[in-house]
Amino acid sequence: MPKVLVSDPIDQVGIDILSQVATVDVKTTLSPEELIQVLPEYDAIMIRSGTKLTKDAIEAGKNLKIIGRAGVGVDNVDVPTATRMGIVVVNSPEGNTIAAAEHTLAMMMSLSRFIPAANASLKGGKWDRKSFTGVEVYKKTLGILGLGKIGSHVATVAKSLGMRILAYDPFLTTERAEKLGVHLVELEILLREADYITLHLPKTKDTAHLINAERIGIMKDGVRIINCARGGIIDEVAVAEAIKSGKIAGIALDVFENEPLEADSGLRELGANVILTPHLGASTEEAQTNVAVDVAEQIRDVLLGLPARSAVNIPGLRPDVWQKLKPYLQLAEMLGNLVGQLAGGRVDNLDVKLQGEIANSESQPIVVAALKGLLSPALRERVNFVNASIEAKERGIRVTETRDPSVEDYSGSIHLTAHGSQGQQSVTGALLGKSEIRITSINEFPINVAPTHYMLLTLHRDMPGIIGRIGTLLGNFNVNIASMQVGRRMVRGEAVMVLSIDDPLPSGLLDEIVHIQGVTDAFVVKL
Ligand SMILES: NC(=O)c1ccc[n+]([C@@H]2O[C@H](COP(=O)([O-])OP(=O)(O)OC[C@H]3O[C@@H](n4cnc5c(N)ncnc54)[C@H](O)[C@@H]3O)[C@@H](O)[C@H]2O)c1
Ligand SMILES: O=C(O)[C@H](O)COP(=O)(O)O
Repeated sequence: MPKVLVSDPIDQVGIDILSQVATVDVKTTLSPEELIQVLPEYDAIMIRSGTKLTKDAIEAGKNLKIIGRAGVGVDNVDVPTATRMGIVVVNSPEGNTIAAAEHTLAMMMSLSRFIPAANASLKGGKWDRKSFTGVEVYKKTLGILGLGKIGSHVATVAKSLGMRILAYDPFLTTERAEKLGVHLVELEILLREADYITLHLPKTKDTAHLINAERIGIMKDGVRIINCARGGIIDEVAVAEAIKSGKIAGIALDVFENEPLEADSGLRELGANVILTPHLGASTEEAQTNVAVDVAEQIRDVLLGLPARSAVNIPGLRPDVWQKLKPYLQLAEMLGNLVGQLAGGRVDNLDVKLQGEIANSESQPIVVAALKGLLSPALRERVNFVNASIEAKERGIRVTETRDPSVEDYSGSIHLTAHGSQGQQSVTGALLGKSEIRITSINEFPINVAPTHYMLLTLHRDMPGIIGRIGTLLGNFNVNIASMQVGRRMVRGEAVMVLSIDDPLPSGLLDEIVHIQGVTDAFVVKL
């Protein structure tokens, strides 16, 4: 049974799903050093935001096949390292959207009416009504930075509270914003006009300290800010200063630059207009069930050899695409493997041509499959759908893609040409029926061969006796021929012969075949 480590608190329903296919260890108090120590034992790890999967940790996880993030943000995972190592990273893009949006709205209301401070005051024995006069959100302007899933839900609810909504999101179309009844504006306009500003974007190098002293300077006096997205998008020192000066009337933070927030953080000292929650945005029963099921199912599927539905590092390989393209992916992988073995040495360029019905399909997964096949003789099981493109790029292999829907020999076919240190080789393959794979040309010589484990290919002169001599030689070495096909463009011209053989070729025999008169080249291929 594979082994899965669950290193953050995850809903039991997720553990139950994982237990269907794996031995599950729940260890939620591991130090970073302990994590590195135990990771080599595991095939998968399931985390929330508490576990930091650094480069060192992921590199220690030599057997990891999948990292499951039961939530949205994968900024606690070194995704490039996982990708390089061929580890799938999955998340739950929508499981906690509503929870995070509702926490944001609760923060906005709490900021407006001082609910946490009023509650603490009352429980502390006082009856103080004077200190907690709030403001209304009705008819105020809410500025949303990042109008994605959470930002959009916040916008919808805030509109029903009678708020005017501005949004800044450079990756969003005006049509989408209009549909939500939101004005899409430039950042500066939003900062200038908003009474409330809420953040719903990922933390990237472009968004780090997006809210800094300079931008706070542009904001309205008395602005209120909410961050339920990621720590570090706000410069905590700058906002603390602005709270003290009265420029900002209130701030509500669920996420922090360093988590857990340091015990001596200056933020903890600030007054009633500063609300802090310990990264609770996704902490609802519903959201935790959603993300646990979503991610545990994906871990289970990947451990069973099936695709993940929301992998963040396998673009284009959604399950629906995978199902549709599966036979073509197998074909592309086999052809990549074949052309790589024929090319022999280094490959600099791989031309991928999609023909017939496949010409109108999503090409990226097919290219990735071809690269996986091309690299598999060298990298074996180290190369997979996750890292094939990166491995190819690192080796300087350039890919060119072309499409030709007019080729109709078969319903759909894939033509690969490898250009490399030892010249150029090309192969074509197609599907017979819905899923039977055929090699339909080698170096433009037409054939129709079902690929087998061991194959011997010769390029030779089409002349009497040559096939017999090769057959006799194989017989002398006790190599059994399962099938044989010759492809030629003209009688007695150049030809290709493909022999499926039951046994590996004994060493030295290939040399003897190449020396048969009329044979120009010969290759042994293992698929
Ligand atoms: N506090 C929590 O517990 C909690 C829970 C869930 C999600 N989150 C965080 O909330 C954030 C939003 O999540 P989501 O599910 O809505 O993501 P999403 O991908 O649906 O939306 C993010 C939006 O940000 C926009 N964006 C990206 N870069 C931007 C930039 N430089 N300027 C402006 N907009 C930019 C994108 O175009 C996108 O529309 C993420 O950081 C996520 O990790 C936090
Ligand atoms: O990105 C997310 O999904 C949230 O930050 C939730 O984090 P959590 O799973 O640690 O609650």
